[in-house]
Amino acid sequence: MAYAEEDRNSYEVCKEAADWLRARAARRPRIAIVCGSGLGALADVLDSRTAFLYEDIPHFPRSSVSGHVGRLVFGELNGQPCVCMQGRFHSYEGHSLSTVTFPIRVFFLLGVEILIVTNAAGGLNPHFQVGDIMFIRDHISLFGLGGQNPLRGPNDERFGVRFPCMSDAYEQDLLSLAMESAQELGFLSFTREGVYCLQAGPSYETIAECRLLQALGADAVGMSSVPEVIVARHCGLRVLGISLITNKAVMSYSSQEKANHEEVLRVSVLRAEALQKLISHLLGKLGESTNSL
Ligand SMILES: O=P(O)(O)O[C@H]1O[C@H](CO)[C@@H](O)[C@H]1O
Ligand code: HPA
Repeated sequence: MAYAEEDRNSYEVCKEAADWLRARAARRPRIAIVCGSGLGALADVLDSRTAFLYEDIPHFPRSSVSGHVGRLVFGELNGQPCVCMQGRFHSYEGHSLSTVTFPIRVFFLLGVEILIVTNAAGGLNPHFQVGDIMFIRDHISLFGLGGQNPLRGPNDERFGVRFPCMSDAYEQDLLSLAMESAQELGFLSFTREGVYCLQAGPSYETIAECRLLQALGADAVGMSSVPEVIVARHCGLRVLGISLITNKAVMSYSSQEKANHEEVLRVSVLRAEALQKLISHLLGKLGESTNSL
């Protein structure tokens, strides 16, 4: 099927990809997990795995960033049927926002109910440490405020309404369950909650920009996740967002610190196991609470 790039996430194109996957995946996933930079190993611990390279799935984009493998992995985590994106798409790679968010609509058409987005992010909150896990309470989209929203263009009611609400983007019940999981695992000393700010990248922030974002109320900054969350909420998915603080944003001209992707990947990999345990524990809880949530 030929289509203009901005039409990649049309209902028909998404359905072709979803139908292709449904014909090949053993079970319908209830939960989709987007693995952030360096966090893709989560997909390798799923039970009863079936993996598909993005390049083999109809209409799927390719990922080009180091730390993002480029596979969709179906399987079970703690008894819950899941699908993991081992590698996400970013607008700085040159993708349109409809391409960046295409997999989310495919997940919706596959019957996914819950989206867990993970990412690596720079810490703006002075109380945050490298290695902290931050549950996303809310976001600031510098894209959205500047006129770039993944829902821009004609609205297809089969996905959702023209003007979706975002004040409840990150579900309180999921956040509470995630916090409970962190407590039960003894992770509270490095678990936080906060506001994630999206900037376009690929350059990291200047010192003045970090100061500005902090003054705006952001606790962490990154280059992803928000478009995925907006599209997920548009089609009614419940969302949990998790940032791993891989570096502290540089706030002072006397600092010798320099943000770099190697450091981001190094810290992600160090915390990947804790994050896997946390998500697995949470999924167990979601299984127990299927009827109440
Ligand atoms: O958000 P994820 O994909 O985890 O990756 C983060 O890490 C990369 C920069 O080091 C950027 O892509 C930023 O968004
Ligand atoms: N800024 C933006 N994106 C990031 C950072 C950062 O400091 N760290 C990881 N992803």
